Amino acid sequence: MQNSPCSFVRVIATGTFEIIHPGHLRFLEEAKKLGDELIVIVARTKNVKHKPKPVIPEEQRRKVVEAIKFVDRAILGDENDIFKPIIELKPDIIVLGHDQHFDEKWLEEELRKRNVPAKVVRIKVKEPCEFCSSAKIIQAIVESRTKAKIN
Ligand SMILES: Cc1cc2nc3c(=O)[nH]c(=O)nc-3n(C[C@H](O)[C@H](O)[C@H](O)COP(=O)(O)O)c2cc1C
Ligand SMILES: Nc1ncnc2c1ncn2[C@@H]1O[C@H](COP(=O)(O)OP(=O)(O)OP(=O)(O)O)[C@@H](O)[C@H]1O
Repeated sequence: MQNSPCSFVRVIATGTFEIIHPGHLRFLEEAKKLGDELIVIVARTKNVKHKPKPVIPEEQRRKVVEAIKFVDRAILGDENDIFKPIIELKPDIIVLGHDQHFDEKWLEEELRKRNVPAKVVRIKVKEPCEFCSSAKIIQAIVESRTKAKIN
C-alpha cells in the first residue's frame, strides 16, 4: 500500500456465498470500509472441499454477490491456483472473515513469495443472527420440509 494520502486502496474479499445472509452483508460492508474499491473472489465449486459443495452454480453465486451495494466487482476465482487472480488484481488489502480457515501469517508469506505486498486483515466482527450461515439455512429448510411431509 502506498502512503500518499490520496492513494487508491483496493480491497479483496473471498468466500463461497451460497445463500446470501446478513452475516455476508456485514462482512462485505466492513471490508469496503477499509478501502476505495471492493472486489470479491467467489470460490469455484470444484475448490469447495472443507464443507459440502454448493448446490447453487458458481456463476449465480457471483452474480448475486456483485449486486450487493458494497461490492464493486465480483469475479469467479481460478480453478487451479488461488494466487493467480490476486497477482493480476494487485490488491492493497486482502480481508479474511472471522471464521475463514486461512492463517494470516501463512497467507502473507505466500503473497511475499509472489511479490504481492498486500496486507492481510482479519475482520473479527460477527453479525449476530440466527440464520447467518448458509449451512444453517439449508438445514432449517430441509428439517421444516421433512416435518411438513410427515404431518
Ligand atoms: C487470498 C485468497 C484467494 C482465493 N482465491 C481463490 C480462487 O482463485 N479460486 C477459488 O476457487 N477459491 C479461492 N479462494 C478460496 C475461497 O474463495 C474461500 O475463501 C474458501 O473457499 C473458504 O470459503 P468460505 O469462507 O466460504 O468457507 C481464495 C481465498 C483466499 C483467502
Ligand atoms: N455472521 C457473520 N458475520 C460476519 N461475517 C460472516 C458471517 N457469516 C459469514 N461471514 C463471512 O462471510 C464470508 C463468506 O462466508 P461463507 O460463504 O463461508 O458463508 P457461510 O454462510 O458462513 O457458510 P457456511 O454456513 O456454509 O459455513 C466468510 O469470510 C465469513 O467469515
